[in-house]
Amino acid sequence: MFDKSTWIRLPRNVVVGHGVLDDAAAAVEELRLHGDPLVVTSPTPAKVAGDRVVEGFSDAGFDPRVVRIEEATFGAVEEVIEVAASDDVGYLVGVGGGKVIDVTKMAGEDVGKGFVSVPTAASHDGIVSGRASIPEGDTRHSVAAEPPLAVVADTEILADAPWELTTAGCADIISNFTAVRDWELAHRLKNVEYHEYAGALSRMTAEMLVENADSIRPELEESAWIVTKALVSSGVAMSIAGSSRPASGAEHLISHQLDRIAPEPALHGHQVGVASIMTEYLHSGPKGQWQDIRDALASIDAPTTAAELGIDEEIVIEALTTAHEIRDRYTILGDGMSEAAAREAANVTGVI
Ligand SMILES: NC(=O)C1=CN([C@@H]2O[C@H](COP(=O)(O)OP(=O)(O)OC[C@H]3O[C@@H](n4cnc5c(N)ncnc54)[C@H](O)[C@@H]3O)[C@@H](O)[C@H]2O)C=CC1
Ligand SMILES: O=C(CO)COP(=O)(O)O
Ligand SMILES: [Zn+2]
Repeated sequence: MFDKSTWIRLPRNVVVGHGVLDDAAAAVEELRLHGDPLVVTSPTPAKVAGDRVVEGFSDAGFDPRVVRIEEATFGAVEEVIEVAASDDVGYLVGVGGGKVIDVTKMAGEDVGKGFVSVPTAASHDGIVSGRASIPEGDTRHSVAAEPPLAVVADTEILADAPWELTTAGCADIISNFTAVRDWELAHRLKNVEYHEYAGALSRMTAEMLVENADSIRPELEESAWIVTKALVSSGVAMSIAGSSRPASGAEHLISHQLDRIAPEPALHGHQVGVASIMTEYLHSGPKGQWQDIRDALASIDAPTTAAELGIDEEIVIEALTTAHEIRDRYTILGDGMSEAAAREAANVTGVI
């Protein structure tokens, strides 16, 4: 009768606002989960929020366990799984940046237990998504994982985080413009399934962020609020699509490649932003909208050049010519750029 079906998994409670960190236990209690929480965090996020979250759960009568990780690796995922598999652990709580949240998501998926997302930085749109992205050797896995049961995003903490983490989140959202373009292209050329609604939501999220760029300023809590709303909305688009496609195209492949080959990679959001200037150029040519992407990034203090990323120009060229190998995801990069074309794109757009 029906030749298509869909299963959309979204968070039940999304709590955003000033001081909501202290509501983490309440937001979880409402979900009627069994067992105690396993709080996964890393050194700085533990200080700014993790310890307080643990205390909040203890005060609410739970017996939280804690794992502190240093890196987003499969080794870290294994470390978390080992504790999470214990019968008394009912669910996981990831407190930190994108890497901690991805590790928690992936471990939760493995042991079949839900997880709660408590971001300490508005630096990426994985805070809500049902995807986890972890590097392994020469490749990077973006796998379907448990989307958070709840999200607790305290704008006081997010506004207090280093400003560049917030501008990275903005740039991750601005890159949705090219991600959706790549998705549409893959649909037309390779018949990749395209979800109109997820594509429209992702694009609209980027448009709203750019429209509000004037209100995104350091130490302004309203900025954290605007950016977090956008990150939630972009994560929901990924959950609806059941793929990171609405928010991750060629610009993400280039950034993932930079993570592998640059001696000191920049923040995820900053890299995808700069890459997005070049992939927009590839989509629409020298007179296309790449300048709009660059201006939008510049207006929120995000980097627009290789120098501002602190990455050598030759590394950028290598990333452009090899990014298509990262993953089986068709984008504007096709089966690879020639070195001459990569130099042209990076030069015309002023990235190098
Ligand atoms: N699963 C998904 O859908 C998505 C996943 N990602 C992934 O997320 C990762 C990037 O996340 P990021 O947050 O940029 O990197 P990250 O998790 O490495 O955090 C960057 C740094 O900021 C620190 N930090 C976090 N909160 C802080 C605070 N309040 N004060 C001071 N320092 C703080 C962290 O400890 C870390 O040193 C990448 O691995 C990327 O692939 C990004 C977007 C979507
Ligand atoms: O970063 C993402 C969206 O902003 C998703 O990344 P992946 O495509 O690696 O899952
Ligand atoms: Zn991203």
